Amino acid sequence: MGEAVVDAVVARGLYKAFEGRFAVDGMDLTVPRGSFYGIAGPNGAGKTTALRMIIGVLKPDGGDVVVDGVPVWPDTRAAKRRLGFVADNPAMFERLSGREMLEYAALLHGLDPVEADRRASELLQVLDLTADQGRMIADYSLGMRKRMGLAVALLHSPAVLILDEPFGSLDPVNTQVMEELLQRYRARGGTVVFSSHVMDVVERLCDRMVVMADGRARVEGTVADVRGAAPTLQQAFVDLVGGRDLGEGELSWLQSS
Ligand SMILES: Nc1ncnc2c1ncn2[C@@H]1O[C@H](COP(=O)(O)OP(=O)(O)OP(=O)(O)O)[C@@H](O)[C@H]1O
Repeated sequence: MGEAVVDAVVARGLYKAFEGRFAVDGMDLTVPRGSFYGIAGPNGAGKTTALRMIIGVLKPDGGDVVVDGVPVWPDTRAAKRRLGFVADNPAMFERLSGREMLEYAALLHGLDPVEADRRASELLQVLDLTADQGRMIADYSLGMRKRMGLAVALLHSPAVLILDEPFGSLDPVNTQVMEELLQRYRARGGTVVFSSHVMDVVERLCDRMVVMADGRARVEGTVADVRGAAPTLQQAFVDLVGGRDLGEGELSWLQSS
């Protein structure tokens, strides 16, 4: 009998309320190992809140999360070793240089210093940060911080990589670098889960996806399943979550002179 395949992420009945309102309201999610998985949803749908519970930094009010076969809650340490995370606006030690940030992350993960140094150099090179490795992170642009965040997240070679809006502040060249790096990581057996508003990126990269709205998974499946009969994924998304008309009379003063 073959070994059972463990899903990369399984969330069941996740709940989180802030000030009496559910941000995540009974979310189920299954991310197959080795997949590229997209989480789409309008502003305020609960994507970031769900991701923060999955990575073990925000305690759910209810439900379970298992990452790479390891329960995330209540003891988050073992699961955290298996995952890497890049936040929307990655928080880092501002007064460290990029290189020092990677050295610090390597220490936290208990990596062998020689191996960590080799990995850091490769990551800085691939992410086009070698020339800036000596500058303080406080002086990095948002796009540089995103790339630095990815370097930190990949340093310990996690089984699952989770990214919140990874393409939001990247220029086209760095978007391509990021996509290629993620593809390479996936080709070597890694699993990528990311949230995005950018439907053409989701369409191009993802095997499977979920559309969240009001804290719940509205539709889940392959990108083709979610697109359904709509001409584009963008249109399917708008149809699913409900588009908004601007109204004929609104903003009539704009450029009216
Ligand atoms: N710490 C918090 N305190 C109070 N309310 C919060 C907190 N974090 C999130 N929320 C609320 O929870 C809901 C979901 O927010 P969340 O950031 O998870 O959405 P999102 O799908 O990531 O949105 P976006 O696409 O705009 O980043 C929103 O109504 C938000 O105001």
